Amino acid sequence: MSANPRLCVFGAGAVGTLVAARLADAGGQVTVIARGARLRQLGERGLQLRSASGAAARLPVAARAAAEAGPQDVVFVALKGGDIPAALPELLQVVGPQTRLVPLVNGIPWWYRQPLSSRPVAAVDPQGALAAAFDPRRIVGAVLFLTSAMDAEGVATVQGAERIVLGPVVPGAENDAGDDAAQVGALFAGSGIDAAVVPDIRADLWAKVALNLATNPLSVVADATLEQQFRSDALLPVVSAVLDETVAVARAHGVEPRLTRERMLEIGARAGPFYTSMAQDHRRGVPLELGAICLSVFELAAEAGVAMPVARAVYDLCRFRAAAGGAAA
Ligand SMILES: NC(=O)C1=CN([C@@H]2O[C@H](COP(=O)(O)OP(=O)(O)OC[C@H]3O[C@@H](n4cnc5c(N)ncnc54)[C@H](OP(=O)(O)O)[C@@H]3O)[C@@H](O)[C@H]2O)C=CC1
Ligand SMILES: CC(C)(CO)C(=O)C(=O)O
Repeated sequence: MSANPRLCVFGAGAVGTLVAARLADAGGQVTVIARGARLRQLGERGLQLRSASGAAARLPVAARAAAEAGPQDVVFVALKGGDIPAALPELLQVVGPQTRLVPLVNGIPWWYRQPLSSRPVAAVDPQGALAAAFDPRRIVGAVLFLTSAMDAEGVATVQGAERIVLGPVVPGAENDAGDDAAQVGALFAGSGIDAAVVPDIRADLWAKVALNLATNPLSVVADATLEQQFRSDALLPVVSAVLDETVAVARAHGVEPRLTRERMLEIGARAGPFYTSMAQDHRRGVPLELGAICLSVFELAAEAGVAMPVARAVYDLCRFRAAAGGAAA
């Protein structure tokens, strides 16, 4: 990677705004890809990021449509999982043969089975187009441990610790330029986001998948914050059961999640009065990320013959709530 790589954050919602602002603040040359009203808003107001403790910082940013940006050195994909297949033609405008691709997406990612199997994860890549489009050796897997919310004015508010775990999708796939995951991790030095690089990203991934499956749909059903979910004696047994079911799926696929169940419960209890991204979407009345967060795990569970009765019941209640319509924020 060059000394001043072209960094691109594709998607300027809660996560994209946070990551782009942190990278730009640390001196990175960042282009943000947005569309429609959000693109206009970024042109007028720049990136606006507020930490729970402080005032909103405003950073000017190069905001473009994908067609205008051209191939980049690193592309961080900060879209909802369900929006990625439709965005593929635009993504291909910014991803060249040398681009490192870093999907910042919850749930089981499209690359999960690669390179051992070319079978796509149907819940997130129904036609297999994403698996076919991107060389897994150029993908840096990422797991996000942070909470961010965006308001209608385009201000993202981040709460608590900001941590990203990075690792190669194809372990040992180093190239001439060295280790992609380590190079991407180094971009975050001094940014305020703590980036860790691990050899086995799937272990971290399953820990986060379990946390999301246990809390995102339930946050919609119960209209509960993270701390309420982990502290309420009515909700905690549901959260714990879904964590256990997900850990069983991970183990059936040969992965021990990096966090123990106790640690996940500890992290959740400290999470504060934050509504999950799915609860935020429900309030905004926009589609929920059920494919990436729920259906992808059910797909892997069915394949391994693991039952997930509690997770499925919460998912059914959640889609009922979603069909009934979200409350206005
Ligand atoms: N928010 C959080 O705290 C956390 C979120 N995550 C995960 O991070 C991922 C991103 O979530 P989040 O940032 O919250 O989601 P948001 O909905 O806030 O942002 C997604 C953004 O993608 C944009 N977008 C969608 N399609 C395109 C396209 N084709 N071209 C340009 N922009 C596009 C949307 O713009 P438009 O309005 O135009 O549709 C929107 O601004 C998800 O997988 C989420 O689960 C992970 C950890 C924490
Ligand atoms: C639940 C949470 C905050 C976990 O970090 C998350 O990933 C989300 O809101 O989607």
